[in-house]
Amino acid sequence: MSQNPAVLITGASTGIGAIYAERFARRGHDLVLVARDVTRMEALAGRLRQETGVTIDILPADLTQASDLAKVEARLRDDARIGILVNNAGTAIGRTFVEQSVDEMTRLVALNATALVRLAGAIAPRLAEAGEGAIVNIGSVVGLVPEFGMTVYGATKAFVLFLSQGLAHELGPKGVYIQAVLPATTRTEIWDHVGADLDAMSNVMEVGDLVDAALVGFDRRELVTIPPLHDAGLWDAFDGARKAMLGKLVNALPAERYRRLG
Ligand SMILES: NC(=O)C1=CN([C@@H]2O[C@H](COP(=O)(O)OP(=O)(O)OC[C@H]3O[C@@H](n4cnc5c(N)ncnc54)[C@H](OP(=O)(O)O)[C@@H]3O)[C@@H](O)[C@H]2O)C=CC1
Ligand SMILES: N[C@@H](C=O)C(=O)O
Repeated sequence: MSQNPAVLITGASTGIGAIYAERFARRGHDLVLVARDVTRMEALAGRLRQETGVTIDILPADLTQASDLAKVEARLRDDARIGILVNNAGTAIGRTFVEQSVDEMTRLVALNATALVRLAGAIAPRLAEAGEGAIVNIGSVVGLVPEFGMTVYGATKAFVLFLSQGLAHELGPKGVYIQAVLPATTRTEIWDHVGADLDAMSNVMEVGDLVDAALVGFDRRELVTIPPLHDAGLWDAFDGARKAMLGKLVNALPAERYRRLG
């Protein structure tokens, strides 16, 4: 793999993915852009080719559709120039759990979780074999906070965090870098899909700031990058509490508190 491997970015037509494309192009990486809106990707690619001189391919795909997903998996499996996957495509739905339809939830899980794990699964064996490369998974702080009330969306993002931690455990020793990026509210079109008014919200991060911070974490080879969390010690304490349970979770006998009296 070259010093500057090509980067495949999903959800690259707008928002966080489009800024990742811009930043990696400026670092000299060739790109493969994946999303549904070809017109937008052509416009972005045209501008970035002109400004940076990198090679950019466009791979149109609806990642909730089996045949499109298979096309992207094949590209990740077969194109040895691709050394970095940015698993960014995702969406959100508004309203409460009982107001959401089963079809909406199914599509959300298909995009945010199923497509993400399948794409990671397509590239991971090749990266592990090469002993290098990176997979960046875009999660969300919502995956840490059931109290936000975005239950299915948050569950997909908790999945992304766990998957990233598990992949780091398995693939890190083989030389593959895994990063989970957990943004909070960031100024992109996702909020239109949720039906929320960003202008009525506070503490909204600009998308360029989010991606630049995520790339600082990437360059440091950080496993979990939470750009909006100012006190890094809070994450360390949270993860430390989890690690304190290791070695205490598996026992033959139920805990004392679950034993019936008499
Ligand atoms: N913005 C925020 O506040 C936060 C965002 N995130 C996460 O960041 C990631 C990017 O979101 P963001 O940039 O904000 O959202 P946007 O809605 O701005 O962009 C989403 C991207 O995903 C693509 N996409 C959507 N559906 C599909 C599909 N079925 N198949 C292929 N591509 C698809 C869209 O392209 P197209 O329509 O052309 O297919 C677009 O490029 C998501 O995973 C999101 O959950 C996490 C926390 C906060
Ligand atoms: N994308 C946002 C929710 O819609 C978030 O993760 O904060």
